[in-house]
Amino acid sequence: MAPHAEVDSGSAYGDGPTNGNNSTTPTTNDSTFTVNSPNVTYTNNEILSKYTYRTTSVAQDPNGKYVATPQETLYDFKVDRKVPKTGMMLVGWGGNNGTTVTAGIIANRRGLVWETREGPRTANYYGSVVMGSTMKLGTEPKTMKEVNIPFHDVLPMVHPNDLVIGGWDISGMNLAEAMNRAAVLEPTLKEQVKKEMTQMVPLPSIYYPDFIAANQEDRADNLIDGSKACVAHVEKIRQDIRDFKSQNNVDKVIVQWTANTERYADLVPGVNDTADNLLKAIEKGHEEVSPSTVFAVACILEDAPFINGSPQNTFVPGAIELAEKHGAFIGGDDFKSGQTKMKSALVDFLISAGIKLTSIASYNHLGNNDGKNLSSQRQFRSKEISKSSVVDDMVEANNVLYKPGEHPDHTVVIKYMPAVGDNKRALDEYYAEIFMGGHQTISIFNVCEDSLLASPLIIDLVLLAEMMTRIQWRARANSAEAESAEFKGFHSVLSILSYMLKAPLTPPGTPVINSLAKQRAALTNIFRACVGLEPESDMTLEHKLF
Ligand SMILES: NC(=O)c1ccc[n+]([C@@H]2O[C@H](COP(=O)([O-])OP(=O)(O)OC[C@H]3O[C@@H](n4cnc5c(N)ncnc54)[C@H](O)[C@@H]3O)[C@@H](O)[C@H]2O)c1
Ligand SMILES: O=P([O-])([O-])O[C@@H]1[C@@H](O)[C@H](O)[C@@H](O)[C@H](O)[C@@H]1O
Repeated sequence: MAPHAEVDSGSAYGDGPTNGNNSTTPTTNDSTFTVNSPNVTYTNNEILSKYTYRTTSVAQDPNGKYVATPQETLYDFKVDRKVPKTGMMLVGWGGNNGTTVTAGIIANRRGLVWETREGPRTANYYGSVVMGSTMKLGTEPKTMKEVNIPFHDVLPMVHPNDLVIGGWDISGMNLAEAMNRAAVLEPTLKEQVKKEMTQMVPLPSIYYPDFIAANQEDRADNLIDGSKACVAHVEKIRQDIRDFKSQNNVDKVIVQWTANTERYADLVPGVNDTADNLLKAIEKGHEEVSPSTVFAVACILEDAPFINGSPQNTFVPGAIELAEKHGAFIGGDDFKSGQTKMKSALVDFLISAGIKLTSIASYNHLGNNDGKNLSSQRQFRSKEISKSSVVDDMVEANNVLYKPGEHPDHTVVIKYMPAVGDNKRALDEYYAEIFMGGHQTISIFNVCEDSLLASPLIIDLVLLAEMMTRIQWRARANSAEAESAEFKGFHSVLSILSYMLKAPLTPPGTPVINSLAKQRAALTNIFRACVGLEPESDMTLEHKLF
């Protein structure tokens, strides 16, 4: 079994490098706040919250006029306070993202400082919502001062310093050499983590050449036998996960796909349309079952949450149905790291300001191996889809600016430019109609250091997916029998992860929200509800009504 980057399991709830207390039993939530409410109960093991969820139901009267009726739904939430020792297994561990996130966690755990041209730099988790952002807890009544807390503090979450890291790659290069190949991090930092990362070698993986660009073949020297889906591949990956758990004494493993972008799999009735057909198709070695779907099936059967950081349609209908059947968690698709993240904020601003966006042109000049893989048309097509769908909900929500079916022109171009390496250039032009025939043109030149932007998202996705495995809910009426109703987990498709993803996967039949602000609000307010706090409101009536 390949060694991994075991981090000292210190306090799973630290604010920085763990104190290396080598505790094997994870700590419970020693958060900096408690909620003082009759609706919130803290026990040694759980936080129990009685929550009233307030929405508005809208219907149309016979004259076509909307009738809005406020609704209240009562929920009980239960949070397991025990922070487990958690493993993060990456598919594509030897890639730019995989090596960068591994080095970053090691550097944070050890509190490393390294020299750069601009002077010394200290390890940090900038770009992680969980580790680098805050949320409003409330207001001090006397001073009316807003009190904000670290996002990581709102619920008892795993600390990234305590993650045990492993994974698979079709390239057998050890993580130190792969980190050099990636050419992302400063030599002075690489030097300090080289020894540990030399010991880390990705597990062999499955490789079905038709799904990624032919130009990736020269890396494929660390393979499991077989070039198409089969039960043996599913069972080998499941065994790898079990071995990783037992050999590292971790309670839970979260798996993420940060391997190459695959071409879309054809959706074939009788092959990948249902859970049973997908399992049969794997048994028969059907060539439309991709490596990422095989990993998804293995993780679902192994009850390891699986997140797809790439744009391909890993979660064919049969995979979603399988996850639902097993109550396993899945999430995706495609990390939202730079150009699209900016787009999902800027488009939200323009349209909600009543400015009629009429065209978006997005160019990418990308020089890393991801760019090399994306230089192949079928792999680019997967990315073009995920990068183009990000404005749909915001446009459709504004029927004042846009007629039904009307939307801005939107083009996405990605050019492989080896010279720029991982420092992708995103060139965007936003063109809009403004008051009385005027126009606004916004031109952006955005150097996205791709892996340094994606790595914190990988960390957030692991921490949040793991946290979701420890949150349960039940609907509550005022009747006594409701108190004995069974608690259950959230739906298998973790749409709560959408803030980190370009093309959010949602439970079948539910809407896709791409607005960055709405995505963050959903994440924040669901976690607040779990400790009995109302949704973040910026009404600040206390500052207006006196
Ligand atoms: N900002 C970002 O970096 C960003 C943003 C969004 C999405 N993504 C996606 O994340 C993925 C990784 O990006 P990257 O820059 O690290 O790419 P990369 O090419 O450096 O790394 C991908 C790794 O996957 C490995 N691989 C390919 N097929 C595999 C398989 N079947 N099993 C195991 N390993 C396999 C490759 O050998 C390589 O080491 C890409 O799909 C990319 O589109 C990246
Ligand atoms: O997240 P984002 O910056 O919009 O999108 C990025 C693309 O612009 C880029 O071509 C590719 O490097 C990354 O995989 C990522 O998908």
